[in-house]
Amino acid sequence: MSLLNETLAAISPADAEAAAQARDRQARMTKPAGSLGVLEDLSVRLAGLAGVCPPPLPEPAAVAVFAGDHGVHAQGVTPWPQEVTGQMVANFLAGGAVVNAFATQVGASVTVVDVGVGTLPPAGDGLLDRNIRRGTRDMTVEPAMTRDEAVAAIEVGIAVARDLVAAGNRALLTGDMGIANTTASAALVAAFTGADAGAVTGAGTGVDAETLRHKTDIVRRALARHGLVGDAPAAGSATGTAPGAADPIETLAAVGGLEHAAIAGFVLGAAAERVPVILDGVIAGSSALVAAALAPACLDAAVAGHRSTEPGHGVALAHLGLTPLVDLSLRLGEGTGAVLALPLVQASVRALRDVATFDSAGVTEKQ
Ligand SMILES: O=C(O)c1ccc[n+]([C@@H]2O[C@H](COP(=O)([O-])O)[C@@H](O)[C@H]2O)c1
Ligand SMILES: Cc1cc2nc[nH]c2cc1C
Repeated sequence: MSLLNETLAAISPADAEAAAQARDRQARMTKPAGSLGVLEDLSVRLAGLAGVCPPPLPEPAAVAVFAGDHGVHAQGVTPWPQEVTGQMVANFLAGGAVVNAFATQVGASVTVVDVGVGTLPPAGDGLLDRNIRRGTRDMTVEPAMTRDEAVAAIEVGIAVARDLVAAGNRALLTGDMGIANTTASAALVAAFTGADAGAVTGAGTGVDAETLRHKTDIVRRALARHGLVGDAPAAGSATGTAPGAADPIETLAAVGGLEHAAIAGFVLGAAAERVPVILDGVIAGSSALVAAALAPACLDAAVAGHRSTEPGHGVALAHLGLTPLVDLSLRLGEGTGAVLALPLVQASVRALRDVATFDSAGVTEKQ
């Protein structure tokens, strides 16, 4: 069996009994019921994922930054030159990027994976060279990847997740680097949710109003080129029918990026290992749509670290039914939003594990 099929077969839903035990313990802990809000629900989900209450503390934690380039860059969708992708890879390896600073703050490791970078300057030690091809093709002209390339990149993500868990990590965090990848993200979100290109295309690294109109048009053209235009959304709904969900890998190959494919695989790999995976911004959100279309139960392992300012990210999270933990108007990528959310995920488990119950502490319950 292929690594992808083996991984899909290993993914099963959360353990309802462990989740019920966590819910019951939350009600008996020395605090008013419900007073930890979203963190209570999170601890219940993590108990269900682990199949035991309390679940293991999500540490040590590892960020994997998947890097790739994009043929659609040729269409003028971003102000940044393509070679910045490879230059930032070198910066991650030298420890000089924001994700490195944030990861040091929370005690997470950073693994950098070249899954599709076009050109790399001489880079420091430690790069995982898993390059499938030197950037995708232009999605407005032809499919960005072949089906085989998309599957190979998914399997890179699965293998990285598996190896990080084998090395002892108990929380995985997604990171990405790829100039022009917010265009591919917007196309994936539209294809998998049925939302209009205008509702999911954003400024990315920062484009002016005219470039944003052009970028939106590029997304619309790519969707039309690949038969991925959904029906108009019903009144009151942001999304309509989602033509991309019928064949998720074909859709990913048509308009996605190599780092999107790898991140989808990383989410699947984490779910198969029953280890939580904290999602970063719109690149991770759009990749999680691919993973969820392949194996809906993988979402039991997924935690939305934050909500980025890209409009497509909110649409993706709503479709996935995930509540972001942090909302700080970030739009950097690299894994930065996921890393900032890590202490919250850890705190939710620590509370469930360590807080006394009314009974054990001799605290009187409410009347
Ligand atoms: O994480 C996000 O939501 C996010 C939002 C805007 C930009 N980015 C990052 O910026 C790069 C892509 O932006 P762009 O404008 O070139 O498409 C890529 O390296 C992403 O990591 C990331
Ligand atoms: C400098 C820079 C850093 C980044 N980190 C993630 N995406 C990025 C895009 C740019 C342009």
